[in-house]
Amino acid sequence: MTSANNPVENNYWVIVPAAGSGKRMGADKPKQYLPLNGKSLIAHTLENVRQWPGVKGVVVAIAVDDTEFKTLHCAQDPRIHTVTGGAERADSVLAALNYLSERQPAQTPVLVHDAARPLVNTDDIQKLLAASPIALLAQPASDTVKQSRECEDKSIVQQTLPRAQIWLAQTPQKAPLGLLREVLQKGLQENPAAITDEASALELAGHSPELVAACRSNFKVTHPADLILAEALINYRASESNSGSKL
Ligand SMILES: Nc1ccn([C@@H]2O[C@H](COP(=O)(O)OP(=O)(O)OP(=O)(O)O)[C@@H](O)[C@H]2O)c(=O)n1
Ligand SMILES: C[C@](O)(CO)[C@H](O)COP(=O)(O)O
Repeated sequence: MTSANNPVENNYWVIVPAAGSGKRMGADKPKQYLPLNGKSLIAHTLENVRQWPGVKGVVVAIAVDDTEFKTLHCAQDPRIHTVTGGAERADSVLAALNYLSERQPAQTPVLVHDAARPLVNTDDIQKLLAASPIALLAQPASDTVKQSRECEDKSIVQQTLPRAQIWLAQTPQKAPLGLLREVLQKGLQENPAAITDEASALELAGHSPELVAACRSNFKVTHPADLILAEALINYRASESNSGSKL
């Protein structure tokens, strides 16, 4: 378990990529600004992040044409900094890492957390902080997993994969600042399509991130139905009788 003396728990920064356009959501504005129970999605996420134990500061990567972020209440928190993000998630994360590396030592632990994951719970953050220096939250697969191949105009099953070793990557993903910046830069030069999260860049460089099992409620708000699920969970947690819930 973590303790007040845990060096990671008391000395880490968070990077929040929030420069996406939310194509799969299909809304008339980027999904991070869609309302969820009276507040925007990103406001829920940042309010959650701000109460993680011992967080030193937060760098949010926002889109070049974003005019909304500065109007948020949480944007007034002096621990919250912004940078301009890039074309892909990895470019946005790298912009934040570049900003941070001019201000913090290379060994500073960094947790990268999607703006689109408002519901990560604090117990899972504690588990991640207590894990190996290179680690991520993830969810063990709970459905039967099929590998497909294309056949004429259809997808057909190639094989059923053994589910015991399948995990779905979530965020936060944790690594030391200097290392993460180096592997992300290198990965983006060598194989940008393969870099869909921080762990993939670390893996390409030969590291083996620890998988920390996390709650299903830490899903990424991606499609319209996810907004309804997120609202339901926010309401559930807000009700007094469920306030200690791990859901
Ligand atoms: N160029 C980008 C693309 C994505 N993100 C952020 O990365 C997180 C995870 O990405 P995803 O859920 O895929 O968001 P979008 O890219 O906005 O969604 P879509 O792929 O449907 O367009 C989100 O918080 C998103 O804002 C980012 O900072 N910069
Ligand atoms: C980082 C991530 O959230 C892990 O699941 C994910 O890879 C980013 O989202 P995308 O949908 O792949 O853009």
